[in-house]
Amino acid sequence: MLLTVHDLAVARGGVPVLEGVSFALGPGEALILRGPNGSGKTTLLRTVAGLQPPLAGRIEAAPDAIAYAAHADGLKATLTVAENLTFWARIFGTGDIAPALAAFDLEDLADRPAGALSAGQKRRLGLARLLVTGRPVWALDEPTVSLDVASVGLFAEAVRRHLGQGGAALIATHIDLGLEARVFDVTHLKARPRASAEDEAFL
Ligand SMILES: Nc1ncnc2c1ncn2[C@@H]1O[C@H](COP(=O)(O)OP(=O)(O)OP(=O)(O)O)[C@@H](O)[C@H]1O
Repeated sequence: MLLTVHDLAVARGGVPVLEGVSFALGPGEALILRGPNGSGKTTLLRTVAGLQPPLAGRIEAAPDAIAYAAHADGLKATLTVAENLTFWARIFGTGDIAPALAAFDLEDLADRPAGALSAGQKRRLGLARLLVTGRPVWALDEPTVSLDVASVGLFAEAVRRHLGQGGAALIATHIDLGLEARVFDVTHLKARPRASAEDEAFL
């Protein structure tokens, strides 16, 4: 398995959001996270990506296995598209940025500063970054926001190729990406309100 999550409980702002979350992702597998707004998908992804500690449970993955792409694109506005990708390729110790430019149709924009891209173009660059991480598990939060239909197609194709190369993907999305993927609905895993220490004193 590339990623195994055992009986995870996660919180946001100190408030428990989800509990009893368990799933496993092997090479070539994708899992689509579903649930209404505020149900905890972002919180779960952030926890799995190691950006915040779990309240309980275990996350098993090889060190540096997970590449996380969040709502914020996290691009360097003054660097060009190519320079942004080169920067990240160096950070992650990978080489060629050409496949990432091609996968997201960014070749014609390679010399444009990231700050001068449209929202959808920025998002394409943010997603292209995944390809230069060289990491096997992609954890993606609403990756298709701002993308037009053609770009959603490019993204789905990039995920398919990643899975075909033995990678895995955990994707929170409200749209159908046309991927062969299992769906994991977090709705029924909503954390029960906890008794506070004060309440417990009366129990
Ligand atoms: N920075 C924050 N501080 C405190 N609580 C937060 C914060 N961000 C989100 N929350 C709360 O945490 C809960 C889970 O939010 P989360 O963003 O994980 O949901 P989501 O399923 O990703 O929602 P969406 O589909 O709208 O993106 C919600 O009740 C939300 O209001």
